[in-house]
Order: sequence, then structure tokens, then C-alpha cells
Amino acid sequence: MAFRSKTAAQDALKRAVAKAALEEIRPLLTPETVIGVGTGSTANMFIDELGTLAGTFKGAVASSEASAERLRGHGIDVFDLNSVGSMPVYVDGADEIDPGFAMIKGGGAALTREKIVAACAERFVCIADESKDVAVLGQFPLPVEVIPMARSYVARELVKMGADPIYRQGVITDNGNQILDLYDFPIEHPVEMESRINQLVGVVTNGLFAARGADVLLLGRKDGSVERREA
Ligand SMILES: O=C[C@H](O)[C@H](O)[C@H](O)COP(=O)(O)O
Repeated sequence: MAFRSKTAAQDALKRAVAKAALEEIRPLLTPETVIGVGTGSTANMFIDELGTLAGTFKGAVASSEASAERLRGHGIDVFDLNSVGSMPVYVDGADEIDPGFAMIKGGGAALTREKIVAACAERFVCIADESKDVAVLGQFPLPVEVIPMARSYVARELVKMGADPIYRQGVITDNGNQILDLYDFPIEHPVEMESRINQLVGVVTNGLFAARGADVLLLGRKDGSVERREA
């Protein structure tokens, strides 16, 4: 998976929130601490910052093979989630976040592992540039990870729910599954919609992180500042 930002200016905002995230979690890091680490261009910048503290904490659980590789490249030990108990914090980006701290994630197809690792963390720190800050979720297409043989069935069911699912061709998730993206699908009630879509047979999970949203948002502003919001 290659993650790129559209502009150098956007990269600067992501770098600023990545640095802010490191300061946010620094007090939690002890030689016994394992933290959860997300996926994407913003998470990559966080991993690069985290690399400066490699050796001062135990390690990380990664939400994708790509992040695991990057963590190891910085000398950070990567643990299987099954060998780790609760983690104090999970740090990850988002494709959109609303005022209630519900998010759309999965633009990089890592949604399922992200949701699992986030579920095991006491706090979710979302790191994002201000373009991700929206009043209503759904401008960004909502990803739905499906078991390959169920793709057409799930797509038909999603159409009945008023969505316009598009198969993300050529993309296989780290779990060996496929992605349907729901375009032009404004989401007024994210908790209900997350649950409704997840109940379709063949859906592994969807990219709404609403029942378990973020706890802290670090938002990079165009003026170079980082705004901190807490749920
Ligand atoms: O599957 C990818 C993840 O959900 C990312 O956290 C999300 O797409 C945001 O990525 P980026 O930081 O590259 O905008």
C-alpha cells in the first residue's frame, strides 16, 4: 500500500499532528508499554516520529502489514495482538471525523484490522489535517470489507439501503477480502448505520468507527497550529 498526500502543505499538517501525537502519548511510554498503531500517510508520519523513541517502550501492534514493516524499519518490535492484553492507546488517521468523534476510515483498505486494534486500546487518538473535519460523514466514500464470494450479494443489499456501492477493483485487504465503497452516502446516524451494514451476511466490517469513535482529536490547521479536542 502506498500512501501519499495531495500537497506538500497537507504533508506539513500531517507532520505537525504526528509530532503532537508523540507528545500526547509520551507520558504513557514505559519499558512495558505496547501501543496500537494505525495505517495511512498520517499514521506513517507518526511511526516516523515514534521511531525516535524506539527502545524506550516495549513495542507496538500494527493495523496493517505496511505499518508493521515501517515500525520494524524503525527498530520497533511488532507484536501479535493475541499476545498482548489491553493497550493504553491507539493512534491513527481518519478519512473523515464528525463533531461527535465518529469517523470514516479504510481509504487504505485497513479498516478491519484498525477496528480490531482500536477495540483493544483504552484511548483512540485520531490524527488528521483539517480537511478531514466534517459536519456530516459521507463525502468520503464509505468502505465496506466483504468476503469475496459475498461481494455481489452485499452490493445488492446495500443498494436496497440507498447506497451506490462500487467494487474497489484490484484491492485485496490484508485479510484476503475485497472492498465495496459507498459513494454519495451522507450518514446522519453513524452508530445505527455502522451496525446495520455490519449485520449484512458477508460483511466483515465497515469503515464507520462510531460505536467506538475517537477519544482525542489532534487536528492540523492551515496556520500550522494543532487543535486538540477531547470527546
Ligand atoms: O485504511 C486506511 C486508514 O483508515 C487510514 O487511517 C485513513 O484512510 C486515513 O489515511 P491518511 O492518513 O493517508 O489520509
